[in-house]
Amino acid sequence: MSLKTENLSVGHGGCAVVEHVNLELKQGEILCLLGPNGSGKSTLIKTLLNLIPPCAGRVLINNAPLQNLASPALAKHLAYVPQSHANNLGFSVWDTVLMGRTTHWGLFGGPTQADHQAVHNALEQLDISELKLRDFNLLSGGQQQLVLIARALCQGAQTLILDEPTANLDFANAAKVMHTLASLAAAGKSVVLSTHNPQDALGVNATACLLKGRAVLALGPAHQVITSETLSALYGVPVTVSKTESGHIAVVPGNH
Ligand SMILES: Nc1ncnc2c1ncn2[C@@H]1O[C@H](COP(=O)(O)OP(=O)(O)OP(=O)(O)O)[C@@H](O)[C@H]1O
Repeated sequence: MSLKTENLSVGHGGCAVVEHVNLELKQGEILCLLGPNGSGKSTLIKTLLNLIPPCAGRVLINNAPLQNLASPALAKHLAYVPQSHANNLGFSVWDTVLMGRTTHWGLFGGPTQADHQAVHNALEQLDISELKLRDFNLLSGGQQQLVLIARALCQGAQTLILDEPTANLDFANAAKVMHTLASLAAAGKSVVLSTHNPQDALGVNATACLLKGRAVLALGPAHQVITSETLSALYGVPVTVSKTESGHIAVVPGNH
C-alpha cells in the first residue's frame, strides 16, 4: 500500500492553503503533520480523505488517483479517526466500534457474526475489551480516542488518518495513544496524524512534514528535520531541540 501526493495544493473554495505537497507514505510508516494554527494540517488531512477536492495536483493510492475510487473501495484503504468528543447518542463502546463495519454491509444488510468478531478483535488489539459495555460519552478523552481508533481498525482500512489524536489528552493518555499508533504501524498499518507536539513525531520515529506559510517547510525523518532551527522557524519563537544524557531528544521553548 502506498499513499502518495503529487504536487498537491489544498485549500477551500479554490484558495490554496498549502501548495506543492509531495509526500509518500508506505506500509508501516507514520507521517506526522506539524505546523502552527491555521497552517493547513486539517485541510491536508481532509484532502487525503477525499472530503474536499485538491486545488491542484493529486493524491494516489497504490498509484491510482484517489478521486477515481468509489466509497466502498476507499473505505478499505483509508479510515478517519476524528478527535474524541461526545456523540450525544448514548451508544455503547461496542456499537460505536461496530459502526466501523457499516461499509461492509449491503443496502439492506446488518451486522453479521463476522462483524461482531471484528469488533471483538479490534477491542482486544487495543486492550480495551473491558470497556465494551460502557457508554461512549462517559469515557475519558483518552479512552474515547482508543475506541475511535478501534472503530477505524474494525473498518479494515490499511491507513489510519487522525486529526490531532493527542489534543486534549493528559500526558499518560497521549503517550498511550502514540504508543498504540506505533504498535499498529509495527504490525503493518500506515498512519497519518497531525499534532501540535513535535515530541509525538520523535517518539514514534515518524516522517515529519512541517507546514508553514502555504508551503512544506521541511519533510523527512523526524530526528533529522526536527531541529532548533526548523522548529524556531516553524513556530516563530525560539525553540531548543537537544539530546539528553540518556539519548532522548528534548524539545523545549526558548534558547537554552
Ligand atoms: N471550511 C473552510 N472554509 C474556508 N476556509 C477554511 C475552512 N476550513 C479552514 N479554513 C481555513 O484554512 C486555513 C487552514 O485551516 P486548517 O484548519 O487546515 O489549519 P490547521 O493547521 O489544521 O489549524 P489548527 O492547528 O488550528 O487546527 C485557515 O486559514 C482556515 O481559516
